[in-house]
Amino acid sequence: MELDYESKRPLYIPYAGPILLEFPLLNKGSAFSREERNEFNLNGLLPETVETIEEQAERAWQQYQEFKNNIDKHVFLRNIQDTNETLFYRVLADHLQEVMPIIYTPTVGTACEQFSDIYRRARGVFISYPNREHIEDMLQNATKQNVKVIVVTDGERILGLGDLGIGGMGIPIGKLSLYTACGGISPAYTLPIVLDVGTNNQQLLNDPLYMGWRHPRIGEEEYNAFVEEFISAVKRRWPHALLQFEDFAQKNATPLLEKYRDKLCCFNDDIQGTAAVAVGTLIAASRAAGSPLSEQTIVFLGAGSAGCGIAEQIINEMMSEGLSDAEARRRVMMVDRYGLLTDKLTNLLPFQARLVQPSEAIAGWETGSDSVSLLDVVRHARPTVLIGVSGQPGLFTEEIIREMHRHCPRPIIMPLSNPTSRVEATPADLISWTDGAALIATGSPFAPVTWKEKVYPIAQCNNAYIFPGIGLGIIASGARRVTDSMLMSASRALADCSPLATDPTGPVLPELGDIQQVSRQIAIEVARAARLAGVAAESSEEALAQAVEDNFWTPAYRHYRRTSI
Ligand SMILES: O=C([O-])CC(=O)C(=O)O
Ligand SMILES: [Mg+2]
Repeated sequence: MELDYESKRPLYIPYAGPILLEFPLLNKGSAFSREERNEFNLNGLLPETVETIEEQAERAWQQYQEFKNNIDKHVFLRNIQDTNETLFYRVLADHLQEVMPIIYTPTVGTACEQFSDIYRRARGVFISYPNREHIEDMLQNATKQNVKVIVVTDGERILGLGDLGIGGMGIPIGKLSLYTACGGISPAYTLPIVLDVGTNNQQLLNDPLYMGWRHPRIGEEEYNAFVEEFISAVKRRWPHALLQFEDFAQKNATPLLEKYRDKLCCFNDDIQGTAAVAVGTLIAASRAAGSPLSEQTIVFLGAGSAGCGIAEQIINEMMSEGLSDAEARRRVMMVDRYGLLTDKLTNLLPFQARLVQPSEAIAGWETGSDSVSLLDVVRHARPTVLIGVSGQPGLFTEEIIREMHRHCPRPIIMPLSNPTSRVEATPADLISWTDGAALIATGSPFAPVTWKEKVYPIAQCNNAYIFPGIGLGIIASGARRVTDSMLMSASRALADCSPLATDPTGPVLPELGDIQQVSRQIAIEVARAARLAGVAAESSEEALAQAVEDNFWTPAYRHYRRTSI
């Protein structure tokens, strides 16, 4: 039965008695009023006092503070989510800045690693390869009926942690929690999904508690057919839902995106979401450093699908500022573990081959060996921006950073690898090696750095700034596809929200506490871009802004009335 979760009117509910306390979307716990307790046969099932959501949130917060370990805090909050979703989002709303690293990066990484150990209750849909005949049924069985946003992973590249099998489910759950907490998407509309196609993680295969399919990952052909089955089933069940691909391995991420982006409303968060937030951050940081993005020289460490996705989006943005395609590509250099990508290299993936430097661009560079190292590139190309998407900790060494700073008074340095354990350099080191001059944005959260009695806030350049607003914009506009122009408008909207725009000493990105407002602004721009791209219906500016507001869910209890099924 489909319930009208969305409107502010009373909600008519066909269940009564203890079962009503078992639906996380409906449960109010001690906040059921006396009338509701009478009407729904709840008398005696709850302590006498009728509480407000504020009182419940206060108790939850006190309990939360008793936990010393972040993973225990995570388990505690997830437990509230699985018993009373409204209360969960109320606690998040009250303490977003503090709990974001607990429900999301970095603690969510630990939760994925320990998924089968800390497992309590089912959430979302597990679609396993041995059950492939029943995908349709599995989607029918989902606890949510009117799904508008799906986040799906196959668990093969979870953050920088690699193959975690079904442990990857923690990521769609965490991402969707942010869709609601930051982007106001009602939790009744969101569905996390994991595709269980086995795992090549031997530790998991050997672990007697591992809850996924204990089998090596299936081959390419079976995999592609399975994903196709899944996508077709989603399209039949929820033809207009937004589907976010998350944490797929490099070999699948780009091909799946290319294959499906024109067939349904979908995007890849690691490629496109990360690119959109990085470009937004760079536009804002470039403004602060005194020259436009098209005048920066940008070096990437890491040439996977995320790095190349960001690079392409930067090139698009540079071209919109007036550069030719070739000029823009000369300004963006990719370095991977084998060195700078040049046209001499063979065996590159197609999305890497588009980003090689022509040999003549590096003719005359003195390098220690055949391959051109990051240090060589920094020495000769004199970048103004250094971006880390390598998944390897510590690769931005003191020598490299000092060399960069010798040629660039205000270097923009973005070690984006997640979680915290994979960061290319810590903000504290970067500040000290550049004498406080670096403009820094990291992928995982870092506390402000105090150096020589000055406090430096550290921006978190994480796709969490982008995807909730994109989702809200898509729902509000009814967009049928996710176009590049929608992503670019999200980047620009984010840059316009940068505190640096008005305060040269401010952080590059807005405070997390302001993220709901940022998401609204991104949503409006995304909706407008969708309309311009012809993938959403015409509507007035006022109607769009109103639709964004109308779709913004806030965690408050609604009044319940009883109805029969
Ligand atoms: O989840 C995050 O923090 C950002 C992200 O998509 C990733 O690192 O894969
Ligand atoms: Mg990701």
